[in-house]
Parts: sequence; structure tokens; C-alpha cells
Amino acid sequence: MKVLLVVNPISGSTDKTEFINQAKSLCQKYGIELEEFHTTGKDDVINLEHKVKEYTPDKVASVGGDGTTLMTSLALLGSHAPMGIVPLGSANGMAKELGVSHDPLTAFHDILLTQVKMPLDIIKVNSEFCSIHLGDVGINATIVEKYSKEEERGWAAYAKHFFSAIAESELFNVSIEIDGEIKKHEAYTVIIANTRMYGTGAVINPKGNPHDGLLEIVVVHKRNLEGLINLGLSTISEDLVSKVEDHAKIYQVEKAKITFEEPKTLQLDGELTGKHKELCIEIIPGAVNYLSTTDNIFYKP
Ligand SMILES: Nc1ncnc2c1ncn2[C@@H]1O[C@H](COP(=O)(O)OP(=O)(O)OP(=O)(O)O)[C@@H](O)[C@H]1O
Repeated sequence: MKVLLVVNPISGSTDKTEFINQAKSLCQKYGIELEEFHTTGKDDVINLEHKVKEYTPDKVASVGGDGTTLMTSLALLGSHAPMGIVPLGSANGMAKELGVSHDPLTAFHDILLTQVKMPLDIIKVNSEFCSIHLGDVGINATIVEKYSKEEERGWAAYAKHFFSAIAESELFNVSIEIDGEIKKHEAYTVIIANTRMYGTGAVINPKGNPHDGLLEIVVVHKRNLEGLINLGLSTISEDLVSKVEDHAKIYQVEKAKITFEEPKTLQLDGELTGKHKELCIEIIPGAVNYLSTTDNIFYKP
């Protein structure tokens, strides 16, 4: 078996040397071929695509956070080589969502061992940007914007901007076109989601399932995002859907067009994409051949 490790050296401000050495020893022990690809932050998708064509791995392990998972997934789109996640980012939202072990070496071990493959969706925005986890316009996008100007990475730096972003938040008008019908709302935040929860583990989109070929648009119309997030930290139940729906309107769709009166900053998977007046969003169902375990709550035998 040939395995490719895709390593983001800066994600989560974590030194990956110890993990890489452990992964090498493990592969050596079992006669598994291992190669490394280190990201640079520039042209990673295209360079990784070339690497995958040349090396033809049987399995790919994405070592980093959500941005690395998305980048690896995009590079694998044409090849269908299966990919798993080793969570070594800041928030690791996608890994949490998919029940990946917190321990990097255990997660890698699971990738080597597993026979469980699940189709994983990706969201496409304006034919230009993609998201595998969730993105938004509004409060969280403001937090990401402030965070991106920080020297330091990591969860503490991110959390620091949370309350000020809520205090500064303002209502804005948004229209959403679904199947030719226009829905108009006033919102503090509009979330475009493939999954259920933020990296904190708080469920914002109880209907989310990254394997179902659908995306959700969550229009938060109450300023109390903090309350909503605390609500989301409670256990998932049918009740939670209706509780979240007190704060937000949820649309479950394959595609939609979202229009704002003024251009708004959009963050996708924690990355800023600039300001946009219009967002044409659609799901790419089963874009990634995802290496899962049966710990994934979406797994069905
Ligand atoms: N060698 C590098 N130097 C600088 N930036 C890099 C490098 N490699 C990748 N990047 C950047 O890292 C970002 C992706 O990081 P990623 O999301 O995986 O980690 P994180 O932000 O720490 O974790 P999380 O998304 O889980 O909070 C992308 O913006 C990418 O361009």
C-alpha cells in the first residue's frame, strides 16, 4: 500500500515533526510505503494534483485543519483517491464532525486500517470558491477577519474576537432565491453549511449531514448568536431543530442564489474570500471519497 501524507506546516501553530516521525515508524513497521507533500500556501491544489498523478497513492492523509482538508479534497477531485483526516489544525471542525480521533497518530492508524469509504459533499460558491465545512456572512465572518490579522493562530486567538464581533453586529437585508422563489429576510448572519457545527462543537445547523448531497442556508435573525451557540452545545435532538428555528430560518437545498444590498465579507472554512453582493451556491454531491470509521455519526451499515 502507498500512502501520501499532505502536511500543512503552519496549521494550528503545531510542530508536526513528532507526528511525522511516528507515522513513518508505523508505516515502516507494516511495510507501507509513505511519501510526504508539504503545503506552501501557494498553488497547493495544482501541485498536489501533480503529486497524486505521479505517486498514485492508495490512501491520502490530510494533516492540518479544515483549510488543509478542503485543499486536499480539491486536489483529489479528478483522481478519486480516498482521503482521511489527521486533525492538526486550530479548530479541526470537520474532523470533529466526522468523529475522527483527537489523537493524530490514532487518526492516522484509522486511515491505514479502515475499509469504510463514504461520499463527502463539497459546496461551490460563485464557481470560484469551495467549502467542505461551513462558511458565513455576518458575525463569524467578522471574527475570522479580525483573527486573520493576528500574528498568533490557535483557538484562544480566535475566541478573543468572539464577543466584540457580536457587539458590533448589525442587521442586514438578504434575499434568497430557491427554485425560482425569492425569500426575503433581515439577518445578523447567513450561514452556508455542509455540516452541523462550528469548530467549538456547537451545533448551529442540526439538519446538516455532509454525506447527503444537500446544503443548508441558516439565516440567523436574532442577535443572540451566543445563546444560539450555547443552545447548540446541548445534545442533538428533534427539539434542538425547533429551538434553533426560534433564532434562525433553515433552508435545505441543492442550490440557491443569495443576494445582499451591499457587498458583504464571506468566510468559508475559516478563510476570507473577499466581499460579495451575490452568492450562487451549489452542492457537489460525493465530491470526495472519504476514509471514515464507523465512529462517524453519519455512518450507516
Ligand atoms: N507553508 C505554508 N505557509 C503559510 N501558509 C500556509 C502554508 N501551507 C498552507 N498554508 C495556509 O494554511 C491555511 C489552512 O490552514 P488550516 O485551515 O488547515 O489550519 P488552521 O486554520 O490552523 O485550522 P482550522 O481550519 O481547523 O481552524 C490556508 O490559508 C493555506 O493557504
